[in-house]
Amino acid sequence: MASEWSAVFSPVLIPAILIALALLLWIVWDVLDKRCATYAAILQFPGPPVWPLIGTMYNTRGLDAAKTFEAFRYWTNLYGGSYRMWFNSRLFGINITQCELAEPFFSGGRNTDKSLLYRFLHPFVGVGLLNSAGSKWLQRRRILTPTFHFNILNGFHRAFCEETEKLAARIDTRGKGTTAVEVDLPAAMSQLTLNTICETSMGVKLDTLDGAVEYREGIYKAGEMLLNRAVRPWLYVDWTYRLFGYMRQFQRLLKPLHIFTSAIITQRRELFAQGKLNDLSTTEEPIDDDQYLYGGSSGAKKRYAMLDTLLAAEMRGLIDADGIREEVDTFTFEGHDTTGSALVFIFLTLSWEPAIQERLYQELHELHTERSTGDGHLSPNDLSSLKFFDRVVKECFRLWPPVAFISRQVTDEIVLPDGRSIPRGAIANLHIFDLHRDPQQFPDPDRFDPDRFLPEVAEKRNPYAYVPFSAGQRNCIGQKYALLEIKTVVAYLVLRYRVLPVTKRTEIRFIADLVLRASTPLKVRFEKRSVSEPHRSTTGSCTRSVLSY
Ligand code: HEM
Repeated sequence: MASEWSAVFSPVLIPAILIALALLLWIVWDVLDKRCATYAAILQFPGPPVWPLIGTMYNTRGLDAAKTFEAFRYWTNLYGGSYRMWFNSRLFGINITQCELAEPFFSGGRNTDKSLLYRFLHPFVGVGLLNSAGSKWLQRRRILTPTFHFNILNGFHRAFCEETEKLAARIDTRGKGTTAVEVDLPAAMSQLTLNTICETSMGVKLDTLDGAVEYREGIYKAGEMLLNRAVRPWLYVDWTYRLFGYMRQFQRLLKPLHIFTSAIITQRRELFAQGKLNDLSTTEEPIDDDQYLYGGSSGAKKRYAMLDTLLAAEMRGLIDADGIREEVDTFTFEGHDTTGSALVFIFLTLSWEPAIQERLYQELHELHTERSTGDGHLSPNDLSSLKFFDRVVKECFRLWPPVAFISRQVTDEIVLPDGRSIPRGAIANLHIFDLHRDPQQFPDPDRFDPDRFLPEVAEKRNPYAYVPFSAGQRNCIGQKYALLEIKTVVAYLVLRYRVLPVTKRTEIRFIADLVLRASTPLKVRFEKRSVSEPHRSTTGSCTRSVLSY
């Protein structure tokens, strides 16, 4: 008898029964779950078949970052645009790749909250301007908006010039002034933009701080870990993420990044406490160039920085030390990686499009020649007056949007003109990379054609067909900063060098990440233009020493 019982309750049978029961419960739950209205609504959109228990999540299983990027593009083509995803009634979404569906997220004040995917960023950048919602977001946006006033941005122009000069000096040293120099663009551009964001927004020079290299490398690894989590829904809840050991790994990775940003705050806070800095963002009067400079403790000049505004707000009780940390982490990341990615793809594009590059060179050169009778430099106003330059930059942003993907939580049901609805609770993933390639809005979308941005052509398009900086309330606060920096760097280097191709467009394998990156090398060669070619310094006072050739 005893042996019969032990056969029944064998160590194999009991777990098998438990597993079968769990499976049964899961199936019942799945069937009941799919009776909700949201499921019916989501089925109105095309998409991969929804399997029992796992929904559509089998699609991204085991994919690395490059394959994930390719898979999303493949589904966009397969389903002719936007498509659904389903895990259960708490986790479902629409991947949006057409402006008609994207419009409700960009216009008006509804559905502006970021989706749960941004929660994964909390250990990294906290709940600052990028991640927060409601009154907290509004208050931070009010504090920070004045720091992007054009008066203040123009003062940053010098820092952009100086960093570009340093890059050019490194290229010249390597090429000994004669040979074309191969440059690894992501490394060169992210070094430049991290230096500028630290100097302009944080008021510290990176060469006075340790940890810049570790910071940049840490950001890449953090991006990988975030993607891994985003494509594995069972890791969405913190306890499973912790259980599999990822949380600790992530926090270990972030530690040096936070040490780096803390060092920035400490350095600036000391100067602020000594009364050596002012908050210029509250100044109503036009600010002249010298006002950006303050006498530091060593007698060295120090520039106005966005961090000063935060420190001043802290004194008025509008933000605390943790809040300052959140914004410094947000801006250090968001303000350098995005512009770095933009510069990488602009230079690559110029290398693939020699005729466009030549026309751009001529436009820059003509204005430069005109200006050389005065103080000889292209001011921020000059840079923004160049029409072809502007169209080239816009077309690069269209094809290679530095932020290729953003995501929103649907807090109010959206009824579309065709009668379908995006239900409340859905995650709306806005794939800017694909939005910008919608053939209805951009015929022959893969062709590089700056004339798509001629005013008479652009005005015929849906205003939300082109959104590299997002749009509406939650648009990019750093847009003007980014454009000034990008144009300063590109103008300087195009006047100085011919950009020659190394990486072919067809070789690039993009990866799904926080900003547009590739798993393949991204390189060009910079060949110094000959002295007989018409060219002088592009940026005047701040570049004369290096470019007087
Ligand atoms: C070419 C460069 C840049 C591009 C393409 C870009 C793009 C974007 C996009 C698409 C968003 C919306 C994000 C979302 O909804 O999740 C955004 C938001 C934001 N960007 Fe940028 N950005 C760039 C440069 C910068 C710079 C230079 C800064 C700071 C100096 C910056 C700071 C921010 C911040 C703080 C937000 C959140 C704004 C809010 O929600 O109120 N960005 N950016």
